[in-house]
Amino acid sequence: MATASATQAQEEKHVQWKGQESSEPTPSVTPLCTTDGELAFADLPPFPSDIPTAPLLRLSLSKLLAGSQEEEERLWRACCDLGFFYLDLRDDKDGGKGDERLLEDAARLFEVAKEVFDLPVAEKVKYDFKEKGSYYGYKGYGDGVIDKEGTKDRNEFYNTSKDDILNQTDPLPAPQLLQPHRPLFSSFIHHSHAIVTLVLSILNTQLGLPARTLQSKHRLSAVSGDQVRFVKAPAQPAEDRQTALGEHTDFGSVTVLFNRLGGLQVRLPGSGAWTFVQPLRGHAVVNLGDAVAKFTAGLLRSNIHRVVSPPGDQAAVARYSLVYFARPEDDVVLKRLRGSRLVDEKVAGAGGVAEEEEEEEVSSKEWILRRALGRRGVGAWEKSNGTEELSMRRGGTKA
Ligand SMILES: O=C(O)CCC(=O)C(=O)O
Ligand SMILES: [Fe+2]
Repeated sequence: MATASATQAQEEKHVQWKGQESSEPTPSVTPLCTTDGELAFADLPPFPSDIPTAPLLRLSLSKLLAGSQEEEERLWRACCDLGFFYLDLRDDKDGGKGDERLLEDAARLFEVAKEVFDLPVAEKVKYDFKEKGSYYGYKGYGDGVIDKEGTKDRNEFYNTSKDDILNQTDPLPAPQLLQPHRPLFSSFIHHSHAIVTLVLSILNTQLGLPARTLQSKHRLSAVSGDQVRFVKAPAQPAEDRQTALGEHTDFGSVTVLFNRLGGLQVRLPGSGAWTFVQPLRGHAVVNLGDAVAKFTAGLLRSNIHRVVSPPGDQAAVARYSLVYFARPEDDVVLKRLRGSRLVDEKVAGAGGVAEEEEEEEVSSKEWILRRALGRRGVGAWEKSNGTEELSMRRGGTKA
């Protein structure tokens, strides 16, 4: 079995492809092969070692915090090519600091999520605010749709607003058991948001935007659609396994995702093939959403992904995940940003001014509501689409 460094070398080999702009075929992918290594989750059935996995770059938070230029360039490459990467949050063996506190908070929140989902359905549905036009709170099993035919999803969500936890808006009703955990949510939000700000600051520099352009649209203290999501996808019967969460791009800017079981799949640029993302202990999966794709005319990638039944023996257990979604502040208009030569070149290459003039003026708040509620059967499916078209133009195959 591969050691961590051998794994890294192998993973580097996976990403020798030049990305979706070229006509090169997608490389063959091989598993990370960490099933019995330090990156596996020993208390869960193993991720199969014989299925292809998506070639996410594995970045180190401690190196990014130390200002490693090489690591920043890898982050840039990951954000342009796939829009997904692993972020190793552990402290380095040679003394560099990651964010172990975030890992501890995430572990505790996984336990809280289980308690929430264990509540009786009659209690949970009290916190479904769909009819009030809010996507916070509870979404029941099968209460979302995964395609335009209206196929029901196979998971439950519980969404907690960042502004509620930070006392920046009126609190929403919530299950009593969550009350004592508000400090834990607050800590998780602060630490996740710090990752988001770091990613945005590196992208801001790489894009050559005026100082703090991206960061100033994602202030923790400003009201936004930022939220913590608990997800539960119960095990499905072997004879009837369907997609649990339909294909989508994330609505916002940067997503910090904690997974323990497989099931997440990304569509690989180039072939468009659905490929599993193997969860790695000590790591978050970070991905970009529609807002940054729009800000950069698709230079940064908001990649299509979905959740299916976990692979192999993992399919027998319930799958929980924990997500922090960072989105632009409510009144930010989601259109391409000025001041980056790279973005200007991208627009020029894609047909120039004409295309840009067709860009719709939509605020972050409106965009997220439209997308989130459209997938709940409120509002039109077509209107709930994100930047999938842009993502497909940049590499995937048309569905
Ligand atoms: O559960 C996961 O792994 C991913 C969830 C996801 O993509 C989402 O909630 O947007
Ligand atoms: Fe997602």
